[in-house]
Amino acid sequence: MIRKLCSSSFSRSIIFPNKPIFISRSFPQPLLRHSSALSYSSLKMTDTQIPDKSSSSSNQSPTKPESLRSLEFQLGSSFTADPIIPPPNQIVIVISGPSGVGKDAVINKLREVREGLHFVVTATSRPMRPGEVDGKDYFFVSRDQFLSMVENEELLEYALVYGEYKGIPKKQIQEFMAKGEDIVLRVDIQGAQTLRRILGNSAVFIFLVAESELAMVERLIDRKTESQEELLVRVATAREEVRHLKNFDYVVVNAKGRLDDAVNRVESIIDAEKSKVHQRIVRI
Ligand SMILES: Nc1ncnc2c1ncn2[C@@H]1O[C@H](COP(=O)(O)OP(=O)(O)OP(=O)(O)O)[C@@H](O)[C@H]1O
Repeated sequence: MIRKLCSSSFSRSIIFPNKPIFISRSFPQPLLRHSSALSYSSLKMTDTQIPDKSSSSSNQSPTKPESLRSLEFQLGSSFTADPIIPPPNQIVIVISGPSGVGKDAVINKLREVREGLHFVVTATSRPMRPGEVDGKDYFFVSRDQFLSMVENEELLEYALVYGEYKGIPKKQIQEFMAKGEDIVLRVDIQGAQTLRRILGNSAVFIFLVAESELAMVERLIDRKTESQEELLVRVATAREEVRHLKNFDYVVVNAKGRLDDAVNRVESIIDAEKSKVHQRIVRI
């Protein structure tokens, strides 16, 4: 580009009548250094162009508009205020981890602190827990309704989790991506594996862990939403699930009493992804 600019602009003589000429002094040195075509001599003024110091005004330094005009003139094109790079692509963030690590807790906090994210509401056939809201925590549907969604290919992925169906409605993702929002999906490990197969590297996969197995089990017991038998299944499954960590892009520790740290870490991951030179491209 520099070469093109040079050939178009530096064949012209650089004279600003009645103005102090400051071109050769103020041209940025780094640009000169990096461009073989832009030699200092090509910018040098002839003797006849050099202003008479004694006749110039006492204030030698150009104003900002003058400086800009001069640079534009030398480069042969004007500066634009257009963004140098396009806005970052929307991303799909998959948050997963064993039962009880705090996926819901992290996501609920993220919802409070970060704008521009759409948290996909999963459809499930499981009964509502106390305090849960239909359409906010999950779309609670009957088994039959769920199976008809499967049949109509309305779900990006679905799975039978602890005896109940859970699935991600495609339409919701498409709608919110069209509005320019990033998408957050909360899935169990099984769901994350399926999504990796479907989305490959086009999505960002975050594995959430507790600081220790003991902490995770205590959290599940404290939550008081599972029977002893259900707890046994979840804890045994969690042991197995940690092995899938290698299939994820990032891991975030959600330590006891440190929920904010975990959420900050997830935000940093989103920021890093948004700053990537080679952006992920997701199509659903
Ligand atoms: N950093 C933390 N410190 C203390 N308690 C936490 C923390 N994170 C989550 N919890 C608590 O741990 C319990 C389990 O968290 P949560 O329900 O968010 O886990 P989950 O991963 O969504 O579980 P599941 O997959 O079984 O739905 C909840 O009672 C939650 O309030």
